[in-house]
Amino acid sequence: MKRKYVMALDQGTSSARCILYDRRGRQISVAQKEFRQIYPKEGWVEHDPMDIWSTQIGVAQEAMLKINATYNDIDSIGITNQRETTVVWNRHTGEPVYNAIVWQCRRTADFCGELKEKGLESLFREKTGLLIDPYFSATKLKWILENVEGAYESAAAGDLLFGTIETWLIWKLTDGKVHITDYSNASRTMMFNIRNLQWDSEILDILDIPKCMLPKPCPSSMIFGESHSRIFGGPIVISGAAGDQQAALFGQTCFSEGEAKNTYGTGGFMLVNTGQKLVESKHGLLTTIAWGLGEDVYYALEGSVFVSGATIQWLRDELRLLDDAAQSEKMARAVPDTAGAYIVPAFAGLGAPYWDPYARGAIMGLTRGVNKNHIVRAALESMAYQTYDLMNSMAEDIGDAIRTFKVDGGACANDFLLEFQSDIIGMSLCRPKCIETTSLGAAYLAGLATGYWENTDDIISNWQIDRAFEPGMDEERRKELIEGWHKAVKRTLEWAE
Ligand SMILES: Nc1ncnc2c1ncn2[C@@H]1O[C@H](COP(=O)(O)OP(=O)(O)O)[C@@H](O)[C@H]1O
Ligand SMILES: O=P(O)(O)OC[C@H](O)CO
Repeated sequence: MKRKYVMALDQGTSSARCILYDRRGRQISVAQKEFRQIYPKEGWVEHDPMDIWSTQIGVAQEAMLKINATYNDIDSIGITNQRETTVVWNRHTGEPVYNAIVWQCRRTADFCGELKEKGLESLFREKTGLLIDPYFSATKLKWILENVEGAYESAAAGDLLFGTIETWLIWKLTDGKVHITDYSNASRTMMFNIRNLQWDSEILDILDIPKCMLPKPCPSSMIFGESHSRIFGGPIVISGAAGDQQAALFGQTCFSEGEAKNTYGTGGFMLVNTGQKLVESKHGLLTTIAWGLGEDVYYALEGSVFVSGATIQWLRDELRLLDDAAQSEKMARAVPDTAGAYIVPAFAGLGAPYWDPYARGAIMGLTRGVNKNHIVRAALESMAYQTYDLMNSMAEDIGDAIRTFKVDGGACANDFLLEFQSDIIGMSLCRPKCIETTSLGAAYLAGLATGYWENTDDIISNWQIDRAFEPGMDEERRKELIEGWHKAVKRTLEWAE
């Protein structure tokens, strides 16, 4: 008889979540806890890897306790995680040698500039599918090796291990027995060759990174090992892992070529499935691995926007224009437009398609009539304009229309945002009933490896639409608004250089 639930561990940038799913993809128990963000200097972002571990395991135990589930009720564990974030720890003691350097951290911008000046961009692009940017793990890892006393020597002697967050969690869950990464996470490190699915020796040489510290790359859905009995009272199989954006694509059941999703969370991430073919972008998008399933590897094109819903958080916490994020919808609807104001939320530079680590945020087009409702509306609209830029680049790169466009993430609860989004891209989009697609994707990957779900067809029927949004804006207005956005973006580029 099948066990009752699959456990998804969703280790996000600001919180750890655990959700227990049943076979129909329903959430049976949920627990969540935020953890500390560390900002040691301007533009630097860190997490304590022990906080990551303890909050993650805490919410897993809590989710089980809430429904009195035991390890015997859980079929398997799937892990999904904030990607690129880099942890280095001692393989003997399990102690991290430094805080996790978070994907948002810009500390290696100058070093990335040097790599670009050496003309290495096309080599990295060809092998890893990525651009050279501080966003990815490789230069973060190099920074740790160079700046933590004795780290390079210990790593070269085989005493230190590197991992992105799923690697760290699997290593901790298995009590140090399993050191692996899944292809989707590996493809975000800027060290992984997405063509031959190996760590790339030439890149490791360029960066002087000892190969012995890297985890073994594996498909995203397979039995990796089992959790130590001490943690849940008995062992549970760990059989799924994927970066959170790829997991969301999977959870949205975008299994076929041309199917796309956009996630409106802290950041914004649009991915389109390109099937088993690797598509190179001419517009600043990333070629990335969507997942490895059985013998097959699926690829995606991705547009990553560093700040999306976080703009609303900023208006709430720093400018105090609103008390909670949901209020933004009412405020935006209280005015007919932004009165010409634009917000470009380049707080952490700009990601795709601009890739400028030195861009900085701005509010532009202000006149005396602009009030807080206009500013809040401009913030929501900026989330849609950024997605428009990604969608546009994507359509040109794949030389074809995007067939379906599904949305998810915390901010997609905002109907105003999705109405405006549909107007600006001039196409319809769908919001599913379950917008927790990230954790659902991780659960699916785990349950497919154990036979909890037979195959992807078994899963597709779980996806249910909540609402479709249709475009209604006239073409002239659309063009005018988009032109204004691009004019505003231009003014923010290379600001901090
Ligand atoms: N109704 C809403 N309207 C606009 N933004 C929202 C709304 N609800 C949440 N957000 C924003 O979405 C983000 C949270 O989304 P979530 O998917 O939980 O984030 P993450 O997984 O990246 O931590 C926050 O930045 C918040 O400001
Ligand atoms: O934790 P999230 O949802 O903000 O996602 C972070 C991304 O994986 C970074 O690439």
